[in-house]
Amino acid sequence: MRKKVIAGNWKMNKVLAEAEQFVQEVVKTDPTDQDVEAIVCAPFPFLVPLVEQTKNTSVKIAAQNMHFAENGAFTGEVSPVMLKDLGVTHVVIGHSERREHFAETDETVNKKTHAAFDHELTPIVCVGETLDQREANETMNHIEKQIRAGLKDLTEEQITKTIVAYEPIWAIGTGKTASSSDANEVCQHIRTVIEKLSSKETANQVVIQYGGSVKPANVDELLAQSDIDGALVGGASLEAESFIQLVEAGKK
Ligand SMILES: O=C(CO)COP(=O)(O)O
Repeated sequence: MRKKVIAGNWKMNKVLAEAEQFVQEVVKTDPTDQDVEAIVCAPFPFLVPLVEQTKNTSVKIAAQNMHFAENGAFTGEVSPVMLKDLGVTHVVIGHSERREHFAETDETVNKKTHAAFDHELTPIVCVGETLDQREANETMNHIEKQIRAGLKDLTEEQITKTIVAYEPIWAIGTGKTASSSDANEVCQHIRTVIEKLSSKETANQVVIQYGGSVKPANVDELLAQSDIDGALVGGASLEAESFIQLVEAGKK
C-alpha cells in the first residue's frame, strides 16, 4: 500500500518566530505514523532552523523551489547541493505559481527533477490545468503533456520515488475544490500516463497528491479516493492545528 503524504506549502508567509512555533506544535503532537508522512514546505530563510527543530522527528522539511544547477552565477537562486547540505529532504518543483510568475516551464521542471534525484532530494512535481483548459475539455491532454515532459528520462526507480501533486489552478486559494471524483479521475489518469512511461508496478507505487483548497472539512473525502495518496495544502497548512488535523486524516 502507498503511504499518505501530507505536505503544507506555506508559500511566502510567516516570519521565523511563527515558523518555529508552528513546527514546535507539530513535533509535540507527532501526528504521523507508519501510514502517513508530514512535510513542511518552508521559505528558504527558515530551512536551517526548521531542519534543526525536526531532527530525530518524523516531520520532513521541504524547499518550495530550487535551481537545477549545482552552483554558479545565478544571483538570488538556491541549488540542490545547498538544500541537501542543510538536511532538506524534499523540494516542490513546478508549482503553478512558479510557472505563472517565474517563467517555470516543463523543460525547467524536468531539469530540476533530475537535479533533485542527482542530489538525493525527493521532488514533489506539480501539474494542473487552468479553468479555460478544463472548460475546453483539455485537462487530460494537458496533464499528460506536463507529466511526460516533467518526468522525461527518469529511471523507473526515480519515478517510483517521485511525488506528483495534481493541483487544478482554478482550485488554488479560491475555496473551490475539485469534486473528489473529478480529482480522482485526473489522479488515475496521471497514474496511467506514468504506467506508459514505466510499468504498472512502478506506477502503482507513485504517491499522487491532490492540492487546491484542501482543508480539514474536505480532506477525508479526498483521501478516501482510490488514487489520491495525500495532499499539498496551502492556506489550511498555515495554522498548526489544522495542519495536524490534515495529517491525522491520513491515518484513517
Ligand atoms: O497551491 C496550493 C498548495 O501548493 C494549494 O493552495 P490552497 O490550499 O491555499 O488552495
